[in-house]
Amino acid sequence: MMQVIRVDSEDRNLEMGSSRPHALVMPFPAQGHVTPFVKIANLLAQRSIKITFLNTEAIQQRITTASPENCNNQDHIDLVTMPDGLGPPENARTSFGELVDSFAQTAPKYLEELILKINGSEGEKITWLIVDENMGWAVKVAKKLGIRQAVLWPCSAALRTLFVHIPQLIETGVIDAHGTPKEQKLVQISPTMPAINTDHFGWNCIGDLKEQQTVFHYMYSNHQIVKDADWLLCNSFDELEPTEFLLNPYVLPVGPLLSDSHPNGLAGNLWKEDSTCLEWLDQQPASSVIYVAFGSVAMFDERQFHELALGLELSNRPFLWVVRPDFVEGQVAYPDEGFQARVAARGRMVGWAPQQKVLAHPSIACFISHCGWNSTIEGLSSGVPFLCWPYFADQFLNQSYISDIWKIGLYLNADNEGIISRGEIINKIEELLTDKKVRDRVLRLKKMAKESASEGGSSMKNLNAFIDAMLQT
Ligand SMILES: O=c1ccn([C@@H]2O[C@H](COP(=O)(O)OP(=O)(O)O[C@H]3O[C@H](CO)[C@@H](O)[C@H](O)[C@H]3O)[C@@H](O)[C@H]2O)c(=O)[nH]1
Repeated sequence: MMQVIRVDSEDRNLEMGSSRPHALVMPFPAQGHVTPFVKIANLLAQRSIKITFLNTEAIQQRITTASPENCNNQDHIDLVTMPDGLGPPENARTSFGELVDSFAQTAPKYLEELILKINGSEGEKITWLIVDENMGWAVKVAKKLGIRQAVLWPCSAALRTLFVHIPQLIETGVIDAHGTPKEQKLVQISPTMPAINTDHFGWNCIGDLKEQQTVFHYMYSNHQIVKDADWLLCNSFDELEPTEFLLNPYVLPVGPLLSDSHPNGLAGNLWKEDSTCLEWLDQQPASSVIYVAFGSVAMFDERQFHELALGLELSNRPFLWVVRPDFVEGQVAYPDEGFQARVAARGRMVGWAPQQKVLAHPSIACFISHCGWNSTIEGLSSGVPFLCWPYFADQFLNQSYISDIWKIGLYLNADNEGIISRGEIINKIEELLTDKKVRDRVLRLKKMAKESASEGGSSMKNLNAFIDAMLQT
């Protein structure tokens, strides 16, 4: 017998019968992808949509180790795992190329088996797949099984525009059929976008040539598959990238996807969060602290690490610096034995911070960032100006938007030896923090981000349309 689902027109919450939309949510197995998927899963679960969240075994093991207390108490959310084809979760996973290679070969079978198993059991049947664009192959599996598909692009619309233009880049000889640039030059993809250095195409700053080609083919084939998905969502907002969304007309912005403080929210950190830094921030003057964090992948060599440490020391300002245990090639060793004691009164180093809460704290003055897309969107949504220190992938493109288009941050320039010196760091901190126009612009973006994600705002309207579509299925 058909179940009646009542939808409240105001908040789209369901009054439950025994049937409701059930979405399998599946991020690419990396921190910067798990984060926005956890956010959208929590958001949908709060609207009473049943969620089954699928991580690889290796990722889930890390999340459970990092926050065991927060892994099994979610309303409306079940956790499931599948292998990534690279052996036991304990094995090191250092090659992106190996991961995507293994995925392309083994994961469709695992996914199909998993969905058939869930849908063959007593519980609610999976009716939707919400998947990362970097897992486009899953769309094929869902289509085969008659499940509706929504693809979430966890980066900027600008980066997606680059993918849309790959056929033209091949045709005009900028890259070969394997994504390798024929020469290093600046390319103007569209008149409304900043020129992109071919060295910074995203897939070609990862590993050696073979790995770059594997990554290119994996990403581009996913990009082509997802064109046929039912919904394409993006963690950005219309007012932030208006012309880029015109170039991606089928993509609906639903960002900024931010975590809230829902007590039963799903956890997604791969490192244990040190939230004691929030109490430390409470003791700092307003707009005084330099927050320094480089996401989950970037690594420094010892010399660059020391230069950053000394730059922070010599800035004479309070700072909160995320030094992941694997942040330095080799071992984390500060410039000299006295460093930690000298900065103890005004500097705090943590292994992993509650970044979104940190950025929203009134004591934060600026963000020295690698410009990963999540950090970019979290920083601007909190009204925090940037010093840009990109490492790889889309981060160079994000840097140009931050510095040249939105003008809410500054470049940090490397010297002749490729090092960002302590002098450069100190000078740019001073320049950034004394520029009132930058501060005004980022506060304007903060307001726009908030409005967009609030009821009646552009992203919220898109999200509501998506939720309505789920409810009508
Ligand atoms: O101490 C920390 C440091 C980071 N984060 C969070 O971790 C996420 C990091 O994401 P992001 O800023 O995007 O950086 P990466 O982890 O490096 O993300 C990868 O994935 C992104 C999305 O595809 C890309 O934009 C990046 O270039 C790529 O490196 C963010 O949500 C942060 O809030 C914390 O919670 N605590």
